[in-house]
Amino acid sequence: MASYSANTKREKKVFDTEDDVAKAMAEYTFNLSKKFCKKRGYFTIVLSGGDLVLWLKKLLVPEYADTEWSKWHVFWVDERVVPLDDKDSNYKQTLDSFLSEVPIPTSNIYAIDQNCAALGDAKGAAILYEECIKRLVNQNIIRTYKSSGFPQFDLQLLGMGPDGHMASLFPGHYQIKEKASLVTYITNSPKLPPKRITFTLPVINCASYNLMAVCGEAQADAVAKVFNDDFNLPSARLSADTQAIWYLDKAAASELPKCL
Ligand SMILES: O=C(O)[C@H](O)[C@@H](O)[C@H](O)[C@H](O)COP(=O)(O)O
Repeated sequence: MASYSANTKREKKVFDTEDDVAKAMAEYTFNLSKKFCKKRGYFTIVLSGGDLVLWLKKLLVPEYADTEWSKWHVFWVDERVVPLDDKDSNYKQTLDSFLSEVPIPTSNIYAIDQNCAALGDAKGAAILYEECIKRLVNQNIIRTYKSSGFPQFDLQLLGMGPDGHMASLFPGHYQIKEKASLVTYITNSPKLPPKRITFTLPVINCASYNLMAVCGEAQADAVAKVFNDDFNLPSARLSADTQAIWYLDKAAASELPKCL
């Protein structure tokens, strides 16, 4: 796990358009799926909400038809604590746009507890999601990060908000400091809806591969702050065990100094 210091080196690729970012993200995902399915028979992938939900459709092309979908295990890095059939649910949005189009076994898709979701019980949803992850670690479906015992996911696909949040870790909110739990929750999220669960920073940064995909001029200021080591922004703290890489379109990268 990277330590934080000024002039953190951040790997990035800048693409002309959002569509190019989405296509490159699909290729990155496909290649890691091949790698991990071959290596251990499973591919544990963690998704975000937001624009990413639509970008996943780039995997639904003949080029990736031989993806070993049955070996995928799908999680969310954060989730809104709303009923699973609510339009704001990351699970529902991803099911409608992507998961319903690929033969991933339903039992390999890990939504938050539906009762807690329906009741808006963010604390309960976080506790049960953490228990679900620990169970899968015990079944050796999810690996662990060296000696820490923290779960190590193969790939996380992340997004960043204009305030520099990632997952549901928001600037100025205490959840970014949580180091013991795997999953925590927020009930006053600055990004609506207000109730969410989220992986904690240690879990996010234990992942083998983290791909942060950011598009649009609205994020350009936050991108520039991240690349200038403004650690008040949770996204500036992103690292990974093997590779953390930023995929930006030109608009999101527009405030970066050319030398970066
Ligand atoms: O549940 C969520 O709201 C998302 O997980 C959130 O963390 C998202 O990744 C960022 O807000 C970026 O969202 P956009 O991609 O829509 O800008």
